[in-house]
Amino acid sequence: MTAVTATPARSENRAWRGIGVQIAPFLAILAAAMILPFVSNDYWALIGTRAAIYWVLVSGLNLIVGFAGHLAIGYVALLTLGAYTTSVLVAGNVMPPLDVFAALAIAGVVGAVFGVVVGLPALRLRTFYFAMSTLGFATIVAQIALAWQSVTGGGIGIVGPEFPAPFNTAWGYYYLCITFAAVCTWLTANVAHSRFGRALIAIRDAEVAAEATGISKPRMLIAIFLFAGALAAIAGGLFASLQTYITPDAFTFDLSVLFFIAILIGGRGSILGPMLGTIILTILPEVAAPLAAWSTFFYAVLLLVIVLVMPGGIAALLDLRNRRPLASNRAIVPRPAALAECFRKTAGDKTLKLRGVTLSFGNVRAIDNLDLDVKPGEIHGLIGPNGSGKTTTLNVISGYYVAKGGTIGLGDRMLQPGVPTLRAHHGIARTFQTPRVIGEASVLQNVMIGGNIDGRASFVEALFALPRNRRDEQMLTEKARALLGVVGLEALADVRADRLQHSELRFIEIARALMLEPDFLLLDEPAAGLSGDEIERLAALIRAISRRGTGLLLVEHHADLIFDICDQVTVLNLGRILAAGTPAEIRVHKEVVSAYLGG
Ligand SMILES: Nc1ncnc2c1ncn2[C@@H]1O[C@H](COP(=O)(O)OP(=O)(O)OP(=O)(O)O)[C@@H](O)[C@H]1O
Repeated sequence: MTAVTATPARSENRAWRGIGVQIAPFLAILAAAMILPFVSNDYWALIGTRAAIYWVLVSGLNLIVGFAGHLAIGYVALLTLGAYTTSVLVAGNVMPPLDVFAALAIAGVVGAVFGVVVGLPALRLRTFYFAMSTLGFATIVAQIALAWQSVTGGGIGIVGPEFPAPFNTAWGYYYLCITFAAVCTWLTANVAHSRFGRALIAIRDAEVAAEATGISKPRMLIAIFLFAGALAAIAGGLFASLQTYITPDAFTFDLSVLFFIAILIGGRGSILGPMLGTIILTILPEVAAPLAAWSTFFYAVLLLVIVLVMPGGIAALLDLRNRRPLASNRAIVPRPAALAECFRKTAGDKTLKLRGVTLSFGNVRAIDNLDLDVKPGEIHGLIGPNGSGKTTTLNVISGYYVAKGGTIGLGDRMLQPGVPTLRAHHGIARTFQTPRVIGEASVLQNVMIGGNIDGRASFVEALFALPRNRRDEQMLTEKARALLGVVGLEALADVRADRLQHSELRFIEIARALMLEPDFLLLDEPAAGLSGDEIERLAALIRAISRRGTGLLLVEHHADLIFDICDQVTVLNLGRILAAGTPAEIRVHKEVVSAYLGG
């Protein structure tokens, strides 16, 4: 790598420093938890145990709510399910009594299955309706626990499972639950810092861009529903033991709200924040006794305060790094020469072919019988007046819209219409007319998302931070940093993307698309909002990308840029081709001049 890329030793040092800063608060909380027994009484063992158990559930739920952005509000259902499954199996109400740890493991499996059942509606339902469906499930579980008397004891309840020595004392059990909580923290942090965690926040904040990079929402969500369901049910088993006796009344709606609000006050996309949120919400009603009776009111007020005063939650308060002011006179200075060193794959030799592509929206013919070829290494300009069908053409190529007629192919191979997540696998990347970046993620993370499909580790390997996952992370980090150097943004790598200027977001999108080492790159008005100097630098960058063999389809209103760098230009008007040819031909084309370029 050239100067734009950090040397391996430097980037390793930086990585270790970053890990140290991230781990320190968790170690401090763990140390405080370990010494609690030496400085307090059994009453605090109970509160500490409860906080640890709640966190076991919230840590998994956090991936659904805080990372993927799905409002799973009725998660008390899975706590109930886990509590009853463990208690019933240990009591031997349906089969010979089981060892409590075996029962807990079975509860985890049952929770994982039902986690997916509860979560499946999220694949189709929008946020509000999904929240309602999880609440519905909570009601169903509570009703079954009440009605199935022979197994659950109905309204009378059932004895919670008892753990063997040394976990049968208040502090023994406390340490057991702290261990569960610590392991859950480690597992969820591993997911959060892997390509899976980044994919989740990409789905949450920039779903269309996530699909364009090949991220499959159903697969991601099913993985976290399984995981979060298992953790919630295990938390249920631990909770039942802490309660010593459970009835359906023990699983109130307030508990669901507590879990949910702990994540909201903690902050989206954070682990430390929701953990502190869980601890605060567990402890506060205990230390301020009157609050216990007012818990619903208290939660509602807290929710209002968060929404109005600190929408980023505790995590945003603790994010000191992003409080530092950024230099206001920043210049984007790409280094296209370094591009060749970032690319490992050789460019494909197939032509992207559109034949007779037609698409209407109601009575509007957005594109009409469009033929277009983009050859490898070619810069193909697509221009035309507003509403002439340029963006629609990009959307059809990238699979967001299904053409009513015609075909799109790579060489002789037809591309399946309407499946945007497959385009990245075919080597087609894109940027958007309005940049689609994840504001709450760092610039580096935004770029890394572009290489998601190159990761080799499975979800389980990411969960346990196994070597293949570590290799993925190293590869993606190094490549993203190198590409940030290419587009001239390496100094902003660790800054939150929502702090950047519009022009910088355009270059982030290009770096993200380049992570794929695409055969074809679709650029939707990349020069919009850029200064004259920036447009010149963009032109040099686009030329460098094409020299590597990537074919570019460039939608742009800056005629000078188009005529300066394109090999071929197609002009659309009302969805039809008005003219096609070299820039020199198009510049003097009479109809183009009168319909678009003007006198
Ligand atoms: N999702 C949609 N639903 C309904 N109509 C649409 C949709 N997308 C595009 N259109 C219509 O299709 C036509 C082509 O739109 P398109 O966005 O492709 O134009 P464009 O050439 O990219 O314009 P601009 O230069 O303003 O971005 C317009 O009449 C537009 O209103």
